[in-house]
Amino acid sequence: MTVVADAKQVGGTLSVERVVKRFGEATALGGVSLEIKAGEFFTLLGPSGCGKTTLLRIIAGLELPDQGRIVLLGKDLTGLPANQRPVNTVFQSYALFPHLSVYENIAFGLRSRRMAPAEVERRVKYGLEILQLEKFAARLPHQLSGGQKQRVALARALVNEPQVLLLDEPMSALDAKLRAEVQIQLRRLQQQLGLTFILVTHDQDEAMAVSDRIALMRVGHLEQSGTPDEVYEHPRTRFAAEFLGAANLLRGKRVPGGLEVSFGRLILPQTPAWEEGSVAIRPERVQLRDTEPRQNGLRVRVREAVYRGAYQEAWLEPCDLRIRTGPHPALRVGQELWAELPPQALVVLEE
Ligand SMILES: Nc1ncnc2c1ncn2[C@@H]1O[C@H](COP(=O)(O)OP(=O)(O)OP(=O)(O)O)[C@@H](O)[C@H]1O
Repeated sequence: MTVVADAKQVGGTLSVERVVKRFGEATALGGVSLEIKAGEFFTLLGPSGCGKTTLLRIIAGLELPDQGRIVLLGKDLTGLPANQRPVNTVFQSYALFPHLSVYENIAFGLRSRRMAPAEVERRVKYGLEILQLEKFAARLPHQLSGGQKQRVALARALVNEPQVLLLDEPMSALDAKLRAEVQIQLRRLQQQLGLTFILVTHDQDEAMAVSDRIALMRVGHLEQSGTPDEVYEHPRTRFAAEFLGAANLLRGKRVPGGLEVSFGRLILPQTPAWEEGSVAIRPERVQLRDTEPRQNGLRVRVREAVYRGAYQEAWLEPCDLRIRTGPHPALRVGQELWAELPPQALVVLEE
């Protein structure tokens, strides 16, 4: 299956053109096309095994596609070895040399390219500065925290002055709090440098936090692409709705002006193309009311309520409707009230 992400955007920095990759019987990529613009923070997001790492490795030149091309600024890179591409990769493991100092780790690749010593020094100093590593220059990798090691790996890639930086799950070894900090730093760094970053992750929160655009992948093809709010607010399929956050799915039959569901009739923002299908609504878009709303109201009873500090999460009967609301007033199990499903918050999914 071939899906072209943002087909209007011809002439972008990096084009992935109908890339197919098989490993024996298994098809890792079934004809993926996408356009990544210059200076964009682009994320390949998807569950384990969907092919995102394989696509990143093909862009890096670490793997050859069976079919298709990788084109950067009009130049076909497909046959070029990895070390001749203006592309650098930061791996999940960081792959630092344990016996070399931070300074020497960053300098290593430049020296092996026989760069003039003065230029090596200039670039390493730049790398240390941009990632705020100056005071760690003499340390060995085991004397660094996970976040600091990750910054060394980034500096080492950036001193090669790549046009495109590839990031393969670079934050997966960090704990949740540090990961959130590093995401912000990474985003800031990308904006400061104006480079194209391509990130691989299975973490949708991470993808949302850092990306200009996200390509959601599913078993070797592109499911949907767009800005974080486009894909979150307007998922096209059930898979996209569920992968990009919590979603309530309601199934029903199309009727004039809306959808017939188990608890009544819902007004929809658009007429579905199908006779029978599903709509999605995010938990935070369901509104709780004391009185019956004018439209799309449902009498509900709180089955379970969880206080999470900044918000409350609750599951309502009937249809196990999941909601997210402010922390006050506290919801009580058994409490009866009204839920409103505003038409503009309902997303008609493709079948
Ligand atoms: N060298 C290989 N030999 C055989 N099969 C492979 C190889 N590399 C990847 N695959 C298969 O290709 C498919 C895609 O793998 P890939 O690593 O690209 O997925 P992924 O989305 O990056 O997953 P993860 O998040 O787990 O790394 C998987 O089914 C995987 O088992």
